[in-house]
This record gives sequence, C-alpha cells and structure tokens, in this order.
Amino acid sequence: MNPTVAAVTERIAARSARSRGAYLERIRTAVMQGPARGDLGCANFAHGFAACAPEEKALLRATPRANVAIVSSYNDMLSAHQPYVTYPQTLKRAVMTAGGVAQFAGGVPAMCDGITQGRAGMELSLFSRDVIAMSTAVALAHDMFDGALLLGICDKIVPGLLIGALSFGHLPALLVPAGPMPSGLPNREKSRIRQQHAQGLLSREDLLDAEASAYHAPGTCTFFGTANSNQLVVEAMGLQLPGSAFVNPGTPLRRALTEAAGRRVAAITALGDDYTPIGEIVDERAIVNGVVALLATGGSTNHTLHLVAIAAAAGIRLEWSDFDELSRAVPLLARIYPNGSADVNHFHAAGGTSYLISELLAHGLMHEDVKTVAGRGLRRYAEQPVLEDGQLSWAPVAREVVDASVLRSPAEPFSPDGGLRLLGGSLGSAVVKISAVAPEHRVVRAPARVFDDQAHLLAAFDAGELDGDLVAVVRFQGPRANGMPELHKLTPPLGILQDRGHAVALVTDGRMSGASGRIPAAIHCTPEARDGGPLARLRDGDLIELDCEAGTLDVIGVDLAAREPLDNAAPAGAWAGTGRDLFDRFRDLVGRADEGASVIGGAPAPAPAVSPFPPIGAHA
Ligand SMILES: O=C(O)[C@H](O)[C@@H](O)[C@H](O)[C@H](O)COP(=O)(O)O
Ligand code: SF4
Repeated sequence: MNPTVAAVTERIAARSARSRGAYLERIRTAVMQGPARGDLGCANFAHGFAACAPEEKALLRATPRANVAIVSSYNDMLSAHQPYVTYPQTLKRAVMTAGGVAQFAGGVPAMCDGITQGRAGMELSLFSRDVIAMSTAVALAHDMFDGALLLGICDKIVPGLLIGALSFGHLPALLVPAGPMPSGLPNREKSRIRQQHAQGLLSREDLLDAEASAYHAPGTCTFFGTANSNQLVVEAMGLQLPGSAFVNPGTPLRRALTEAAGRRVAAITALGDDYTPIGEIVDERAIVNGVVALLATGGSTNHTLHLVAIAAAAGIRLEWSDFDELSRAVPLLARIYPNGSADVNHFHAAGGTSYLISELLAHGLMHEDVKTVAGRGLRRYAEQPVLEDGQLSWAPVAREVVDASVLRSPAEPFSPDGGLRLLGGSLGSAVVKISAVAPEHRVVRAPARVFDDQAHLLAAFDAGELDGDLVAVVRFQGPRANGMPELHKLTPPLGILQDRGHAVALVTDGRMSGASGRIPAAIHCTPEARDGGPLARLRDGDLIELDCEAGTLDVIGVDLAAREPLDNAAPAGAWAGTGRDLFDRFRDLVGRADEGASVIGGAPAPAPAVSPFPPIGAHA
C-alpha cells in the first residue's frame, strides 16, 4: 500500500472515529429491527401495495421477499438522464426474476448545468444536490423497502442520491448508470469554435451547429466533467456494477448491465445471505478510493465539495488537505478533455475504469479490502463486463496499455502527481485543478480586475478592456452569496487572452465546471466574500500571485485588514422570478465550501478556518 494513501486513510478514520461510530451504531440498530415494512400497520401497508399487480401483492404479503425502491432522476432535459425513461419497467422485471418486487418509490429533480451555465438557474444548481438528497429520503421514508436502485448520473444528482440513501444506510443501494452518448464533434474543436465566435469570427448559427453536433444524442456528454467524474468515482467506490460506467445507452451490454443491477440489489438485502448495506460500503477506504480515482484522471473540482458532503453523510470527515496530500502521491494516468483531446468513449476503449482500477491496485494506490455492491474486494472492478450469446459475465482486463495517449499505467504516467492542489495564503483557502493547465501557466502574478458578477467581466471583455495580463477576481459567488454557481462561461474569453500571450488567472469563491480547465483558476475561495472573506477587500490593480506549484494564493504588498470589506448583499426582492427567491433560507444556512457547501448536517464541522477579518457587518 502506498504510504501516503495508507496514512491519509488512517488520518481520516481517526478524525472521524466518533461521528463514524455513531453512524454505524445507528444503521446497525436500524437493521436489527428487521425490514421496516414488518412493523407497518395494516392500513400503512395496504396503502403501500394498493397499486401493485396481484402477483406483486401476493409476494409482498406472503413471504419476506425483497421489495426494492427505484429512485429516479429521469427527465428529458439532461441528455444523460433521458435513457432512464424505460428503466423502471426493465428493473421491475429484473427484480421479479430474482424473486423480489420493485416499486417506483420516487422521482428526484435533476438540473442540466449545461443549460443553466451562465444563467440565473445555475444559482440553484449546487443547492439542488441537497434537494435531491431530501427527495431521495422522501422516497425511501415510505419504509416499504429492503434495498434501492438509484438512477442518476450528472453533477449534483449522484451526490444527492448518495447522501439521501446514506440516511438509510442500513439498506443496500446500487447506482444504475446509463452511459455516454456516442462521440460527436470533438470537445477541443467545440472549444475552438466557441473562441472564434467570442471574437466575432463566426455567426450564432455556426456556433449552434457546432454545439448541436457535440451534444447530439441521449447519453452523458463526452467530456470528463462532473457527470463522468461521478461515474468513475462511484465505480471506484464499489457503488455500481464493475465496468458499467461508460457503456453506451441503447446497447445490448447496457441493457444486460441494467438487468444485472436489478438482480444484484435483490440479492444483497438483509433478507438474503449476502447483506451489503450502503452505509457499510461507504467507509474511509471507499472514500479514499474515490478520491484516488478522481485524482488519477484529473476529475472535476466539484468533488472537493461533493465527496466531502457524501463522506459527511456516512459520518466521515474528509478535508481539502486530504485531497492535496493524496494528489501529490497519485500519478495522472488519463488525458480526457479538458485534460486532453480524448473523450470518455476513447477512455473506455483504452481500458476504462477496469484498467485504471487494475493499475492503481497493482501499484498499491487503492484499497482492495473493501465491501462493494458486487461483493467483497475491489479486485472485481479490475474486470470488464462481457456479453456473449446473451450471457453477461466479467473478465479480467488486459494489463497492457492500449492507447498511451489516453490511459497509462503508474509505471509511465502523464504526470507524477494528480490534478488537484490546495492553495492557501492571504486570500484564504482555495482549490485549483492543474491537470489541464500548461506548466508555463501555473504561476501567475498580475494586477487584479475585480468583478462582483460574471456578466460584468464578459461585458468588460467585449468592450476590449481586458487586453493584458490580469488576475480576474469574480467574488460574491460563494454558497451564502448566490448559491456558488459555476463560472464556466468565462473560459472562452480568458482563453482568448491566454492565447494572445497574456498571463491570465481566475480567483473566485464560486465554482468552475468539471469541463473547465486550461485557465489557472483558484476556486471555492474560503472564507467567501459574503462572509467577510479577503476577496471582499480587494480592489482593481491589487497585485495578486497564484502559484499552483507552491500552493499559494496571495495579494502582494497590501494590508487587507486595513480595508473595509465590500458588502454587496442583494437588495430585497432581487431574486424574484427565477426561483432563487425560494432558496433564501438555503443561502442563510449553507455551510462553507471546505465543508461541502451543504445545508444538511453531517459530520461535525471541522474547526472553522479562522478568517483574519470580522464578518461583514460586525464593524457596524
Ligand atoms: O461540472 C460540470 O462538468 C459541468 O457542470 C457540466 O455538467 C456542464 O454541463 C458544463 O457547462 C458543460 O460544458 P459546456 O458548458 O462547455 O457545454
Ligand atoms: S453532463 Fe452536464 S451538460 Fe451534459 S447532460 Fe449532464 S448536466 Fe447536462
């Protein structure tokens, strides 16, 4: 076992001992009481199966058969989730063949961040994770179930489903993926066309044609953003069947994997002899395995929020320092856009998750001794699903490198360390993904241009005001300010400035997309400006240095404590008409970014980062 991986795992376990122990006690008590269905009153129970088919009613009444909850995020808005439209019927049949019953327990909302990127809706996006967690709990709270099938893929949906299911950690739960759309216009070509349009060289029609040929079919978008990072991470955590992440929708193998998920969840309930509750799967080793897989592939920075929140839901305290320390020990093994030109279909063809996990295990970078939905031991995840004559089986993945431009072994990595860094300094704590940042762009010292809204930066760019070296500071984008939106629309203009040879960086208390990458961006700055954090005291022209290699983020030659912080609290009623007014309480309650930016209590919050500054208003 790599000593850093072992040490970080032990450190997480030690800091979580109390909260994890209380969590395990709770779920083990819950399972001792037997299937919750067993103590439903007759009226409760009759309501629960009133709409079932006669044979289902008979099964549920007569013998203790597994009753499985289907919780789905199906909608037509996310290309990734559209294939779920047929899943409930397929899953019900599969569970029935395993002797159980499945009921559609509830739907959860799902926002497509690609549609809301750069728009007001994006300010609901991160909060939707916790709404999804609560909606999952509403579904499972019917107490009719012995297990759950969770249908979700994209950004906030997988984390929300897991957080909700972990509240019922005594139940087994499997994620059921649907897979990526076939490759369309290459992501790099899409990005190039966007920059040409941003320079006025292409029409809107040209741009729309390009975008529509990149995003062209049911299935997950093919860049390595948060959705596909989710798929990789949950497979590395043993929460879905081995090798199921990146099999395309509508294929025989995809259908076979979906049916196998239905049969598998029915087999691992407390009614059988292979009981595997989700609360026991998600332990410190599984969390570290998820972080390692994320780092080894340059996955989405959003997981410095989501994995922290998921871990907290299982009583585990994961901190940014864990990501940073693991990142220095885990090599970069994949180049998938934005970290390269390949997409997830190419990654899958090059061996995919099975090859990656096989190599990380072989080099002692992952924990093998874990519980998974497929059974004990992560070694199963070094196998690929194979469909022959209609029969699904798994076979060990070949250990040779198939395409060294896409996926490599730790013996010859793209980089000796992973793609994430923790930053610290006079501007607070932040994270930066460097796997997509060229080495010559990783240290930027330039004057600040300060914006309180991403639209103002875009307007300044369009007006030609930004043509030089700059650190763009976009503040008041934190969880308590406006829900911590992704600022991915800033990538094309900042990329144009970088291409012109300027030193360019972004510093924000907001987020970036998992699809962002080439601009050095210090994101998730904590404490946020809305809480009186250092960004609230910056002014145009301040000299800022972002050093990704040293892990520092500082303003040079300025005593921020001597300045009054700007307070840009939105005027009353400012949110009306976009749904944001319904989330006032979320903005008031949400925790810090380094605690997962959650409105849901989890593991006791770590000691608050001591802001050198009084909160806004304290000086009044
Ligand atoms: O975290 C993520 O990966 C993003 O939220 C992603 O899901 C979002 O859809 C991007 O905005 C799509 O990229 P484009 O905006 O470049 O199409
Ligand atoms: S990957 Fe992003 S853009 Fe694509 S469907 Fe999912 S949320 Fe929407």
